[in-house]
Amino acid sequence: QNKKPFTLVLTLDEPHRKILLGMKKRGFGMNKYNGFGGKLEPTETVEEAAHRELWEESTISARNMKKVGLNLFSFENNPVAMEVHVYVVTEYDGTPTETEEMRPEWFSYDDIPYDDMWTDDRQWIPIMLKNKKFIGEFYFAEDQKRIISQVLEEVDVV
Ligand SMILES: CN1CCN(c2cc(NC3CC3)nc(N)n2)CC1
Repeated sequence: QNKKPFTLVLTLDEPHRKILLGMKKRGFGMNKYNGFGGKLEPTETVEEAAHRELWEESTISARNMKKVGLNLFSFENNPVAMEVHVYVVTEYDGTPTETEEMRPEWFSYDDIPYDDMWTDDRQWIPIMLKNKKFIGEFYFAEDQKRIISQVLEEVDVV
């Protein structure tokens, strides 16, 4: 119950089967590829925060935003869990551009760089790419690499 909400946006080019990831240049998750996202401002809905973070980190403006999953991350020896709300975008304005935070790069669905991403991603991204919704709980070791235990289920409603 001691949870902090975050957003995570994956942008898909479905006709070409490509996913837009960003190389994180600083802060939490630095030197990993990930979707775009961040914390919520007090006045924002989760979806508004997701839209803003995508724009701030990649300079693209989402025209659609579909809620596809929820991941709850907890860590050994850390009382605060992360509640990450996952969205998919398929329509947007602008061009993905490098920012101080992120270097955007398109990857084929078949060449996702999981070894340079958070360990959980290889579990739930394939579910997302099957156009299914999911709820995941991942209990990480202190090294933030090893997953001690997890529950991951496909759901009809997130
Ligand atoms: C603002 N960010 C958005 C992304 N996020 C995470 C976390 C994560 N695993 C958790 C062990 C850290 N895995 C992905 N793919 N994203 C953390 C908070």
